[in-house]
Amino acid sequence: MSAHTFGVLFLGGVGLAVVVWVLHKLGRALASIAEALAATAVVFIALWSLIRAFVWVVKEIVTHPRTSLTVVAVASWCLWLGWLSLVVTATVVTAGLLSWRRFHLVSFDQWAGGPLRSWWFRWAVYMPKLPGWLHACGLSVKDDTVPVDVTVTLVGCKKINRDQQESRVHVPRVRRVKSGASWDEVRVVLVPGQKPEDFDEAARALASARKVSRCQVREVGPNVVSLDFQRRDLLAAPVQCPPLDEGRVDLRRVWAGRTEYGQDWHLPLYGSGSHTLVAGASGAGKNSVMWCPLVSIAPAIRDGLVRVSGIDPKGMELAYGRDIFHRYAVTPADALEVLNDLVTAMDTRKREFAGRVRAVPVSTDNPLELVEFDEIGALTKYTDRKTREAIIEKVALLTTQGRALGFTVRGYVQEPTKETVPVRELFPRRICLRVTAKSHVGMVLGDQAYERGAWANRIGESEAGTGYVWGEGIREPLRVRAGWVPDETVKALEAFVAGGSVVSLPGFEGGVAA
Ligand SMILES: Nc1ncnc2c1ncn2[C@@H]1O[C@H](COP(=O)(O)OP(=O)(O)OP(=O)(O)O)[C@@H](O)[C@H]1O
Repeated sequence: MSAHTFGVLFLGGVGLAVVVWVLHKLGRALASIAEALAATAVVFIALWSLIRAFVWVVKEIVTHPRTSLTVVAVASWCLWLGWLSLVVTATVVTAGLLSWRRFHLVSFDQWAGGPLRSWWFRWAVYMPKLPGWLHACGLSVKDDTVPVDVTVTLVGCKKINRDQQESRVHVPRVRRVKSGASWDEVRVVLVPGQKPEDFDEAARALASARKVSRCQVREVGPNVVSLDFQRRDLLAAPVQCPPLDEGRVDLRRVWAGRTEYGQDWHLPLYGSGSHTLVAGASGAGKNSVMWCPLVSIAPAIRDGLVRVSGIDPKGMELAYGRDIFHRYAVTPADALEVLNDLVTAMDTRKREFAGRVRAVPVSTDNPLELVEFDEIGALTKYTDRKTREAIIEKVALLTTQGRALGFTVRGYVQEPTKETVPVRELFPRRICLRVTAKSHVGMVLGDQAYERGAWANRIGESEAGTGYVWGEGIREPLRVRAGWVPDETVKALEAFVAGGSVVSLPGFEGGVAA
């Protein structure tokens, strides 16, 4: 080997050693940087996960406080006191609740049963199943717009168009579930693009999905509706009319029966919305709608604060309590005479009070004149033209001018067509009992009433006194059942208002000194 070759090899070797040394140093530096980066990433991811977990826990506590607190309480109990004591305590509490339920169902349901049932239905039924039912009933909104998703990576931003993905479906969110004795009220928050009317149309489909007979929709806020599912029928059994007593009478809120929510149903006999038209086929229970409020205001009739006039073309029903009525008519001519008398009294009152008061206060000098017009169609359709027109005119005068002057007309009809009752629209309050045709529902309660759940033509013959009312603080038709007034109670009422006798009524042991 020449000296030149040796020199080249030596320098090459030295150069290679330097390169290896530099690479070694660089590798170690890079490894340190990578290690530092990995450690930072692990810390970052751990911190991020912790923050997300914390946010999730806070969100769950805020949105489901009862459930979260129960879980925390149970976990804490097991941790500190052991599961055995938890089981023993749970058994004792359950036994206590069952005894409470056994001895006082109403207070139990109000304070414990209702909240527990609501909680259970929320978690077991409505949270898991309602979104699917709503979607199946066409109550979801598809996200068909094309927004852009932006994904941030370490090396920059990457845009992904959503049309590459499956489009999203927005379903109304369950906000609250309140479970009553017979109804579940499920409040849902509408998604943008929906309106409460969409739910009205799907009410029947929702009822089928929930496997119940009825679903009603109420608008409780601009973007919140309550879907009310009827789990059982609280009006299946006859509603007892309360006994006659000396209790305070409020003529604007007279007890008339019960609602399908199990609450009291009141009717106004004086003031706004008091003129009432009750429609129902033969045997639908129109008379209980008439008699029950009269029983409720018995002391006011007896004391002369309410004067009842009866028009009874059949000459049977009202005749049974003849002495209750200040004026009474059977024939068309007599009916016209009674109506003439009432219109004259109204005109006198008008002259006396015009410009002094906006509504005549009820007193013994100016009592509420209540007209009970049974089978109104018999006289407004099936009588001679002259009498018919005169009767229609008088009824129209009383219904249009009587409210502030203390005159109220309540009419009862079997066939609610315009030809039978031409003054139908002048009665602001309508009650539709069992009718024979679906079309009658709309005639009484207005368009869309049937579609919204007023299925009066489906009321069974055994459910006399049951019907629908419209617009009593509820968006949808409300099912009610009038209190049942047996014949003895009518006779007792007659004796009570006629005065001077001690009446004894079913369900009222003490009797009332009349
Ligand atoms: N609220 C009620 N609860 C239970 N049963 C009732 C009620 N109202 C009426 N009934 C029953 O239905 C029957 C018919 O009632 P009602 O005489 O009031 O019918 P209606 O509508 O006046 O019929 P019509 O027009 O033929 O006189 C009653 O004899 C009674 O047995």
